[in-house]
Amino acid sequence: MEATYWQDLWVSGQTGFHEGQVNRMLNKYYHLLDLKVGERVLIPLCGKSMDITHFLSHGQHVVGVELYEGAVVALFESLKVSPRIHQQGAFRVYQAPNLTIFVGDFFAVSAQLLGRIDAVYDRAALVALPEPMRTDYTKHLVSLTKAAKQLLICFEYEQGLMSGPPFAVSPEMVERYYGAHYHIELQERTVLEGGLKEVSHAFESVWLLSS
Ligand SMILES: C[S@@+](CC[C@H](N)C(=O)[O-])C[C@H]1O[C@@H](n2cnc3c(N)ncnc32)[C@H](O)[C@@H]1O
Repeated sequence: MEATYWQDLWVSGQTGFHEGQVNRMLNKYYHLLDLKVGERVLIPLCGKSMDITHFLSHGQHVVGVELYEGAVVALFESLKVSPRIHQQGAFRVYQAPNLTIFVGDFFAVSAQLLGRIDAVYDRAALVALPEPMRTDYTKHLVSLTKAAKQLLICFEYEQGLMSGPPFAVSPEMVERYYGAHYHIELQERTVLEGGLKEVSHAFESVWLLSS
């Protein structure tokens, strides 16, 4: 997906992916990440997700990366926090206590820029990308975070029935992307009531990736 694809969605308000509340799978499985106060959680492709508030309320430092600056502005507005903004290389950086959001391309982020990462939360990031971007994304994510433990939420459906995003990510794909770096455990695979967009039969799967 090109940057303009996402910009157009944001500008035209086609942001059905934005939940507006903390994701129920995050609420249910957050404890598996076993995070301590002050630990740093990377949320790649974070949009203006309210999931950020869940980590903040537990005392973690959230590091997000998002392409579309308007989403980041809206995020800080909804948090009722005024960010400090500065430029760091190709990125505009929005900062507040326990929150750092890099505005720019995830693929251009370096480990040095992000700093230490203790855990990754991926909701609607991997599934937002087509192949071969998914392979590049997972390689980059593993390298940036030294394979920090990860809570990963995916959709599964018959890919021929709909062009993504969101794209279908099967257990075989999760194994292919992450099997060499993580111990992979499926936590839950649930039928999505009402389906997913045009697809009537879809699943949501939750994975814990750990070392
Ligand atoms: C499907 S949305 C999910 C947003 C968020 N994770 C959530 O759960 O609401 C994908 C987001 O990734 C952003 N995005 C897409 N490609 C990106 C990239 N290469 N670098 C950073 N952000 C990107 C889009 O602008 C969009 O906000």
